[in-house]
Amino acid sequence: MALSLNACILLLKEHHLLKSSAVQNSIDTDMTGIAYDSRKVSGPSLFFCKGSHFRPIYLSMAKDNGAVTYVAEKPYVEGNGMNALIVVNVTKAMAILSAAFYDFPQDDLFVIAFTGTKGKTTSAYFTRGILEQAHPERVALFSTLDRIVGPNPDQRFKSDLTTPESLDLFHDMRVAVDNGMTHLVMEVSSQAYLRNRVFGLTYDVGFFLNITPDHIGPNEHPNFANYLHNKMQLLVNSRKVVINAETEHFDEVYAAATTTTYPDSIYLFASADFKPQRSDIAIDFRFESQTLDTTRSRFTLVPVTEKAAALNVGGPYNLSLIGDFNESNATAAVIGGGLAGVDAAKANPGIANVQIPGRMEQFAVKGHGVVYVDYAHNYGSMKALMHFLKAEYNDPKLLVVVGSPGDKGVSRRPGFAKVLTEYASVAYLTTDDPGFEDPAEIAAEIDHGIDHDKVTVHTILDRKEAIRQAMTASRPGDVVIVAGKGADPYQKVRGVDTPWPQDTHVVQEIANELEEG
Ligand SMILES: CC(=O)N[C@H]1[C@@H](OP(=O)(O)OP(=O)(O)OC[C@H]2O[C@@H](n3ccc(=O)[nH]c3=O)[C@H](O)[C@@H]2O)O[C@H](CO)[C@@H](O)[C@@H]1O[C@H](C)C(=O)N[C@@H](C)C(=O)N[C@H](CCC(=O)O)C(=O)O
Ligand SMILES: Nc1ncnc2c1ncn2[C@@H]1O[C@H](COP(=O)(O)OP(=O)(O)OP(=O)(O)O)[C@@H](O)[C@H]1O
Repeated sequence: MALSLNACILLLKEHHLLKSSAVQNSIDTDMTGIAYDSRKVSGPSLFFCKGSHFRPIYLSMAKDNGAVTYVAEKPYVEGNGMNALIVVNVTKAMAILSAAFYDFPQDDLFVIAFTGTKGKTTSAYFTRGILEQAHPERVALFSTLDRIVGPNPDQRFKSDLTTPESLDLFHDMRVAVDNGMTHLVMEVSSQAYLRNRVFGLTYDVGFFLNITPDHIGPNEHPNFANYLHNKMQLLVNSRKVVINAETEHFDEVYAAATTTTYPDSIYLFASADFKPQRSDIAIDFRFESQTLDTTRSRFTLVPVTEKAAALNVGGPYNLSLIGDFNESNATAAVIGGGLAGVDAAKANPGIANVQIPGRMEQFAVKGHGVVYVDYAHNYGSMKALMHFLKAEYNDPKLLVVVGSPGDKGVSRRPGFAKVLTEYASVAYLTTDDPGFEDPAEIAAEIDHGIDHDKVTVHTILDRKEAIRQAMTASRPGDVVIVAGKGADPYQKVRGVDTPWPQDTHVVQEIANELEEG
C-alpha cells in the first residue's frame, strides 16, 4: 500500500480540508506507511498529529522513525524538514486519507451498519449469522466484542472500541477484503461520528435501532441533542435505511433519513401491536411474538408492504437468545439479510442458534433463584430487561446487582435509581468500571434516587461479594439480575484495565458453591 503526497493534497483539497501545504521534497513522494501513533511509524510514512493527549514530541519520534509527511491542524517546529499538510480538521483528514491509503476497501464489501443506544451488538451478531449461511466464511464483523477480519481463529480478536479510529477501520477492512471477506457487519457508535472515525464512509444498509439518553457527560456528548445528531449521521450516509418505527424521536430520525434517501429505500419495522402516531408513513414489517419463554423465542415476521414482501424474508423465526427486545433486534437483522439478498430459508437457520457472550446468559441454581447475567447498563436497557423478566416469571421478586461506571455516562446513575424503584425488590449496589471516581460515591449517588419504601438497598463494593449475597439471598421463584458488565474481562480502575474473571464465571463459581452446600 502507498499514497503519494500529490494524491494527499488533491484529496484534501477535494474535501475542502486543506489550509496550507509545505512540500520539502518531490510532490511525487510515495508514503508506504500511515500512522497516528509515533510508536507504530516505520519507513517513509504519513503521520497524523491528533488527540487530546497529543504532544509535539510524538511528531519528533515519528520523524525519527521515518515519517516524511505530517498532517495537523497547525504547524509544528518538530516537523521542520518534513512535508506539512495543515488541515481544517485532522480527524476528517485522517479518515479521507486512510480510505485512500488502503485503496477504498469498502468498495469491495457489502457494508451493513447499526446504530442505536441498545441492540447494536446483538443485531450485528444476528446479521452475521444470517449472512454466513449464504456466504460461509466471508462475513467480517466489527463489533464492541469481537473484530473478525477473516475465517481463521487468528483473524478474530477482541475490540478496544465499538467503532475503531478511521485509520484502523480502513486497515481492518483492507485485511478483511484480502482475506476473502465479501460482507462486513459493523456497529457505529455516536462517538464514531463525533470523532470523525467514519467520515466519508457510505454503508449499503444503515440501521437506526433506538435512542434513549446515554453517553452524555464530560468525555462523551455534551447533551442529548448532540448525541441524537451524531447518531442520525448514519442515516444520511446509507444507501438503504432501516428504522425501528418504535424508536423515540422517530419524526426527527425519519426526516434525517429522507434528506438523502428516497422513501422507496427506507424500510420501517415495528411490533405487531405498535400503533404509529403518523398515518402518512407505512410500516413495512411487523413482528409478532408466538411463544416467548425462558429458553427460546419464536416470532413471525410479517411483510406488510410490497417492497417488504419483495425481500422474501417473511415467516416464523426461532431464537435461542430470549427477551422481547431481541425479537426486535432479530427483525432488524432479518431485514438486513433480505437487503443483502438472503431470504427466509437461509435467514432462519442462520439466526436460530446465535448466542452472544454476556447477553441474557441464564444460570439455574438449585435451591435459589434463576440468575441472568446481562450487559444492560442504562435506564432503557435495564427497563427492557426487567420488564421482560417480570412478565416471563409472573412478577417474581427481582434482586439486582448493579453499579455505574466512573468518568462517563453520569446520567445512568439516576436512570438506575429510577428503574430499580420501578421494578426491583432488592438492589445490591456495587462496583462497575469506577475509573478515577470513588465507587462508594457512585453507589451513593444511585442510592440517593431510590425510593427506599419500595426497594431494600445493600451497598457492597466488592462485586463478587455483592453477587454472592444476591444469589445466596434468592429463593426459588426469584430472579437475580447481574447487570452491566456482561462478558467484560476487566474492571477499569484509575486508568488500568484490572482483570476481572467475568460476571458469568463468577456466577457459575458461586452457583457451584451453593449447590455443593
Ligand atoms: C474520546 C475519544 O474518542 N478518545 C479516543 C481517541 O483519543 P484521542 O484522539 O484524544 O487520542 P489520545 O488517546 O488523547 O492520544 C493522543 C495521540 O497521541 C498518540 N501517541 C501517544 C503516545 C505516543 O507515544 N505516541 C503517540 O503518537 C496517540 O496514538 C494518539 O493519536 O483516540 C484513541 C485512539 O487513538 C482512543 O483510544 C480514544 O478512545 C477512548 C479511550 C474511549 O474510550 N472512547 C470511548 C468514549 C468511545 O469512543 N466509545 C465508543 C462507544 C460508546 C458508545 O457505545 O456509544 C466506541 O466507539 O468505542
Ligand atoms: N433493542 C433493544 N432495546 C432495549 N434494550 C436492549 C435491546 N437490545 C439489547 N438490549 C439490552 O441492552 C444490552 C446490550 O445489548 P447490545 O450489546 O446488543 O447493545 P449495544 O447497542 O451494542 O450496547 P453498547 O453500546 O452499550 O455496547 C443487552 O444485554 C440487553 O439488556
